[in-house]
Parts: sequence; structure tokens; C-alpha cells
Amino acid sequence: MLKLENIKKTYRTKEINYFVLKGISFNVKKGEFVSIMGPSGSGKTTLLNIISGFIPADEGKVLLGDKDLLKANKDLLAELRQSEMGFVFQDFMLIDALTTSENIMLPQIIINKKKEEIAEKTNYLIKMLGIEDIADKYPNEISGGQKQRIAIARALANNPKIILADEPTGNLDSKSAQSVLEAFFIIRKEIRATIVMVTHDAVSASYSDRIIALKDGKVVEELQKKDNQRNYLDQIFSFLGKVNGVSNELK
Ligand SMILES: Nc1ncnc2c1ncn2[C@@H]1O[C@H](COP(=O)(O)OP(=O)(O)OP(=O)(O)O)[C@@H](O)[C@H]1O
Repeated sequence: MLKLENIKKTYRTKEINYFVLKGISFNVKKGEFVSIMGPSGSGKTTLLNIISGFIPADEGKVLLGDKDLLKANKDLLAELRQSEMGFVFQDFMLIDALTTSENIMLPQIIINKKKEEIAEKTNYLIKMLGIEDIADKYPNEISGGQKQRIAIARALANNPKIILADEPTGNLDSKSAQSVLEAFFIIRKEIRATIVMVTHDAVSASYSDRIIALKDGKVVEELQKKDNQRNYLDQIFSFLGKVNGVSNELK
């Protein structure tokens, strides 16, 4: 589904070159939920932005299905972002002047889907994520957790191959964060969505199947959840301790 091969990225400024990613390789299978963790500045967001096609890598391959994003021109990239990827950001990025339903409709309107199809898909997503009661509300009338559930529905609106989420619970209290993580759980169960999420939060990561830890621009550790594992969160804390050398907290 997603294959990264030897991704390298350096930010060059007049004064200094930051070698941020020093050869990152991993695969994500269809229907898999992968978290990317690592200390602040380890290159997580840079990596997600490269997978998203927002910024180019200097070297390597990003294969989404059979398409190499680093070889795609601007138009193809824009099309892939609209039709094959769904995005969930820390600060929701909803349009304040649109209701919940309208926010979910918008990406479908942009790709010229038929009106009836848009209505059907929007209603399906609203029901699936249990946000019927806020369907006609505006973003400033609802909570952060509800906003993020709308953002997840919107990300799914065009049946993307993959959902890319950057700290989706980063701006939320623990109760709202849980409602968002439950939304990820629902979309995995209902439609076997493939998700790559950057997070600092061990509880959020415990919802994923596999955790990839970055440090100093490299993949340093991976942790795979076992079937029906009960002590995954404890294992994540010791995993993070190992990655970080001393502490359990990565930020
Ligand atoms: N546009 C840029 N120009 C120069 N340096 C950059 C740029 N964007 C990021 N960096 C630097 O690259 C490094 C990696 O940044 P990145 O945001 O990918 O890390 P991160 O692991 O997501 O960090 P955090 O957990 O704090 O969000 C940091 O040292 C950052 O300052």
C-alpha cells in the first residue's frame, strides 16, 4: 500500500544544513494503523509531509500503490492528494463558515461527484462516526473532539487509500482525545482504513497496530501489537523509555 525507501531530507539555510531524515524505509500494509513516534525535532512531521506530497524528499522513493510520489508532477500530486489521501491535522482545519455536513461535502464537491452520491456518502459518514446530532452545527458551536471527528469524516469523503494524521489528539483533553481515537477504531473496523499517525501520546499510539520510532532522522525501533494483547500500553511505555534512553516521555 505505502512503501518508503531510503528517504532523505535536508533543510538548507544560509547558516546551516539540517540533515533531518537520513534514510527512512518502511512499509505500511492495507488496513494497517501505524503510529510514528520520536523525540521533538526527530523529523516526524517532515516525514508525514513527504508522504503527503506537501514537501519533496531529496532522495528515495514514496510508493503509494504503484505511484511514486517523488516522480509525480504538480497536477498528479494534487489529484493524488484529493482522491487517494485523507488528512487529519492537530488544529482540525475545518471551514468555520460551513456546517458539519457541508465540511464533509466540500472535498466531494471539489472532485465533481454527483449531488445524490455526495448526500449519500455524507450521511453514511455522519452515521458511522455518530455525529448526527451536530450535522447542522458550525465548528464554533461544538467541542474539539467533535471537530476532530468531523475532520476524520471529511478525510474519508473521497474513499482515500490512506489517512495521514499529524497529532490528531494534540489539542484535546483526554476525554475528547478518547472520542477521536474511538473514531479511528470505528473506521478501521467498518472500512479497514489504512492510517499513518504522528503522535507523542502513548495512549493514542496504543490504538495502532505498530509503532515506528524515529530518532536523529532514522528508524531506531519498531513495536508490533500482538493479537488480543492486553499490556500494550505498558509495553509502549517501556519501548519509549528504550528509544529515549531514560525517560518514558518523548517530548
Ligand atoms: N522548513 C524548515 N526549514 C528549516 N528547518 C526545518 C524546517 N522544518 C523543520 N525544520 C527542522 O527540522 C527538524 C525536524 O522537524 P520536524 O517538524 O519534522 O520534527 P518533529 O519530529 O515533527 O518535531 P515535533 O515533535 O516538535 O513536532 C527540526 O529541527 C526543525 O527545526
